[in-house]
Amino acid sequence: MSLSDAVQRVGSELAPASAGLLAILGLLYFLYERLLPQPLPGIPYDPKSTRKLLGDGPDMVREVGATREIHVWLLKKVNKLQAPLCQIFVQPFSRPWVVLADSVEAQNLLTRRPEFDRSSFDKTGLSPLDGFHSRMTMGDSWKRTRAWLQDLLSPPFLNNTVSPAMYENSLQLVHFWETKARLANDRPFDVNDDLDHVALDGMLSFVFDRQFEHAALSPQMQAVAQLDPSRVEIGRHGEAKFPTAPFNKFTASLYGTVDAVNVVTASLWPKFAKWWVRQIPRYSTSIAVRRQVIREQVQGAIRRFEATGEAKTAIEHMLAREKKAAEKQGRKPDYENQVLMDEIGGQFIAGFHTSSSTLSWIFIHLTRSPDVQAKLRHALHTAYSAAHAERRPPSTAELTKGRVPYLDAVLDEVLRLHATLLSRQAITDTQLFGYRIPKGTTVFIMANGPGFHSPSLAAAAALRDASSAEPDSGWDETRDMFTFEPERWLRKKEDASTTTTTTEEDAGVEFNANAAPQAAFGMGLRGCWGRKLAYVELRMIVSLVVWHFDLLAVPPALAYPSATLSIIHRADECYVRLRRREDVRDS
Ligand code: HEM
Repeated sequence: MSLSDAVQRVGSELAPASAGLLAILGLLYFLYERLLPQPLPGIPYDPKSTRKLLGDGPDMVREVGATREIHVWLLKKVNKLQAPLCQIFVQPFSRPWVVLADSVEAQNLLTRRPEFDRSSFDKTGLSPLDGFHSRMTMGDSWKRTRAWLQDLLSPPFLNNTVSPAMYENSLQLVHFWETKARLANDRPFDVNDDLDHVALDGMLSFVFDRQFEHAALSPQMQAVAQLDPSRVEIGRHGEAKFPTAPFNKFTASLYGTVDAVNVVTASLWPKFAKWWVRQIPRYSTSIAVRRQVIREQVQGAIRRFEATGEAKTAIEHMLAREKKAAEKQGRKPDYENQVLMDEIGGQFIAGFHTSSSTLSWIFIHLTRSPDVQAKLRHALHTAYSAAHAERRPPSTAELTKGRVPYLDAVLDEVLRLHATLLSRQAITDTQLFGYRIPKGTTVFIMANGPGFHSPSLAAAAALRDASSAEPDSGWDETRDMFTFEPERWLRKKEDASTTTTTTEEDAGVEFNANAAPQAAFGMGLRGCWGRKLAYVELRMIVSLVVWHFDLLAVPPALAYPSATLSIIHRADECYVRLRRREDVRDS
């Protein structure tokens, strides 16, 4: 056989094989291209992210693993692109997430765009809360649940039930901290856990029957009450460390549920994590115990409510609303339905950790800013002058009635600085900033990004939806937006006297809730349902703590704790160094 014949023969034998190989390679390439992140047309993105099969996921995991603050990573992306709307590719083989980094458009989206509702990201993250209404898209079930809650934000319930319960609870915290301050002997100590416990007890005190024995703070008080000062451990920065008591079963179940929510929320594969946490005994037991204790409480409330027809606790008010709804619809009331019970569990989780984390930041800022603390105390003494003159703490009635502009300014400034990310999902094809947003797209809203904590991006003004109302607040973006400055929330009253005085409230200022963009509670119909309740609690605890104690400086290593930002912004520690004030008698 000649050489050319041999080549021809080998060629004809190899041709089908190489064609097959090429076809396989072609298919693999096609698959690879299909699996690469697919950007939404027109919305800015980092092209490098779309050339990696796992998109931005590994980068994000690496960086957020180190900082634990996802917004820091998001901000880098936004700033690199200088785009008030951009897209990132975090969840492998899924649609991109859209990131909105503009306070004006954020407000517009949250308050005036019914095409956006609760996101699957939130719904899956909150899956350990089962039938909690925050997991629902707006519709009949959402409305039915909201109807059960109707009385709980009414002034009579807030003033006559929530406030006295919160007051008692706050004084209990003051007593606990008196003991700790005495034992710590001028050393700082961490109060993060105390704030969790007190916030949880605050909710327990008006949701459950007053006889409920699973309070969170009292076992901790007992653990410290009999402590010999010589047995207080001292940490490496001179901080006092106190022993803690084991949690009772309901407290443990709620804390376990919060952990389960955090696990699902932080996962790159949330649907898998949602299933997985139910397989882990620690989480599944927490969820089961929470449900069982709530069922028992609801059954007790039904017995009381049916016997007296009276609604006192939050659960009884929910039952009363269910009764009314049933009468209207000509059916029997369905008191023991699981959605009602899940709602109660959801309210606990939505309410206590958010409030306690906010309280931690408030005390951290007041410790770092003695001037603000002094001004706040002076404002409180002025507002409750009779109590101050009589060297007693202000009463529930005094605290409930009076508003102290500087206190509100401190609260909103802390809330502004520690707002978290919000998310919404397009429930129909729509647009944002003129870009097409297909149905199902998740939009993350940076309530801690440009326009909130730093000046708006230059490109935003041109893009803002024509329907976005420019904030008419005099919000000055040339002012440092990242500093703690409660004064930015105050404005002179129209009829204020022009005399020179020492504090804002003396000068006739008022709190201006629209002074600055602040979305710590979200906004619009899906904004925080419990906002009013939260303010009652924050005002009560902060007023009574600042009234009773000077929060003295702590070493720099303790004054600036690390934090996590996921569903909320949470400081790892909150160190206070407390000195009991002498201008208030023992209560
Ligand atoms: C300082 C304390 C609190 C903060 C910072 C806070 C923050 C938030 C945020 C950011 C949202 C999501 C809003 C959105 O997506 O637009 C939310 C929703 C919610 N919060 Fe709060 N919250 C606090 C206290 C409370 C309390 C005390 C309760 C109840 C007792 C509560 C009940 C709820 C409920 C039910 C929702 C879901 C509303 C819905 O999906 O329709 N929150 N909260």
